[in-house]
Amino acid sequence: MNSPLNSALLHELESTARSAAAAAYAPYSKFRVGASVLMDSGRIFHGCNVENASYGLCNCAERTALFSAAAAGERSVHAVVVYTPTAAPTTPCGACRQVINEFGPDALVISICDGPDRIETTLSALLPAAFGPKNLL
Ligand SMILES: O=c1ccn([C@H]2C[C@H](O)[C@@H](CO)O2)c(=O)[nH]1
Ligand SMILES: [Zn+2]
Repeated sequence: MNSPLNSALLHELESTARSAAAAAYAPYSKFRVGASVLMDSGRIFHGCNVENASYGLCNCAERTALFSAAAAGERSVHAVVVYTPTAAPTTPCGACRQVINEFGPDALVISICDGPDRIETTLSALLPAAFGPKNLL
């Protein structure tokens, strides 16, 4: 399930990811990230990074968005968009890749930033030979 997105949907996902960064709780890194996820149901959820004084507990925007979707009962993600406040796009960290794999091993992953460049890839390209639910069955 990773057919391309139509451009209206892509724009909505991108603007949702950008605006989600406004709510970032990032007093330590000052790095305000936003994400959006399109579920197979068609619903869109958003998230921001949420940091903690115990630095290792910082939660990325991508995971916040996916956990929000999961908490609404959603279980299958079609696309993840992440916005970082950088000149060049960046891809999700290893922890987020593993969490995306749980709900969308075939998900599209799109990275946008403050510059003109973008990355459009797939979770399977970012996390080849992933360990996931299928390995436990
Ligand atoms: O893709 C990324 C990369 C980083 N962060 C967050 C984690 C931490 O709060 C801050 C600096 O790494 O940015 C995200 O939310 N998503
Ligand atoms: Zn992450």
